[in-house]
Amino acid sequence: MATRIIHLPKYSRLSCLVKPLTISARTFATATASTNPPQFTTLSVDDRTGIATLTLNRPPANALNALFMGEIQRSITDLEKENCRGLILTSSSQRIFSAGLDLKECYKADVASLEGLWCALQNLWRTLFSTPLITVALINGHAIAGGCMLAVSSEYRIMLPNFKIGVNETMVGLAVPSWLMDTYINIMPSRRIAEWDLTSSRIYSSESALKAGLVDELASSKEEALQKSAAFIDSFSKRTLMARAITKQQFRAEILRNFEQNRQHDLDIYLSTMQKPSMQEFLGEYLQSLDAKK
Ligand SMILES: CCCCCCCCCCC/C=C/C(=O)SCCNC(=O)CCNC(=O)[C@H](O)C(C)(C)COP(=O)(O)OP(=O)(O)OC[C@H]1O[C@@H](n2cnc3c(N)ncnc32)[C@H](O)[C@@H]1OP(=O)(O)O
Repeated sequence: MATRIIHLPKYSRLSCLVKPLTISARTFATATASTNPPQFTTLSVDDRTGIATLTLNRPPANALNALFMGEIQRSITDLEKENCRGLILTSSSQRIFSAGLDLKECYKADVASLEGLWCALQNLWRTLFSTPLITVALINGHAIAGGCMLAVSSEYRIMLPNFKIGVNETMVGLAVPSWLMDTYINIMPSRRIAEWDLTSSRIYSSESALKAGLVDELASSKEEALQKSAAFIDSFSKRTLMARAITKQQFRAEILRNFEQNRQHDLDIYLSTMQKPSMQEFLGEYLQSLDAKK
């Protein structure tokens, strides 16, 4: 898929004006540092409005592997440099926004691949969560685990009806990483409900997610959701963009600092968990259960 970036001289470059957060000295490995053309995403920018739409397109489930996550991350950093104002993140599938980490790539994988996958997930989260762009997740399908992470890292969530959204990690005997926990708490109206959801692997329907405050609006079609997404981005005037971006950054700074301090520990936990024979056995059964639905 070709990437189309249109230059938008009307808007000031937020990335130049917002002071970058300190990044830890250590460079973390990523299998995503590539300059290959995008394979799993399409990016379009409306030069009239300054709004970019990044469409996830890795059938069948938009499962997140290292290459895919690297593409999403690079698109966001490119948009920051291209004088873009807002970003809508959506899926080309009519059924699945994202099923989270690519579990097929976690199964019987070597350590280097597991490390590449996890670092790509960390890097993507960090970029999306900290971007000065105005971010909207247009959730036009199921959003599970890492898929829900993409949604809650964005600033605003608009979901189509009759889908599922949530973080199901504890269901499989795994702790939710603290950065994902903090991200979830950041958007939920109540910390108590957030704790309840994440400890019980609660998966919401679109309708119950709206009631709980996990999503902000429902839309009956993708077209309506695109209009609502644009309206959210337009609700911030051009004049206030810089102040808005700095304020967003201040709100998120502590979560980002905690993440940087725990980044290696977080990776170590993931690697040791995924290499346990019991985890791999479970993963094999889980993947079979997905296949058995057919
Ligand atoms: C369970 C191990 C956890 C890993 C360790 C993580 C540690 C904590 C980390 C926190 C950060 C994030 C972690 C993650 O994201 S883990 C991923 C968890 N995701 C899931 O459990 C979702 C599983 N999928 C589903 O529930 C359903 O597929 C879904 C509701 C999304 C859609 O249902 P539907 O009926 O519409 O579609 P199918 O089930 O038939 O799926 C279509 C095809 O997609 C493949 N698929 C689905 N999910 C994944 C996946 N996560 N990775 C790879 N492939 C996936 C499925 O097998 C079908 O493929 P085929 O058509 O080829 O058979």
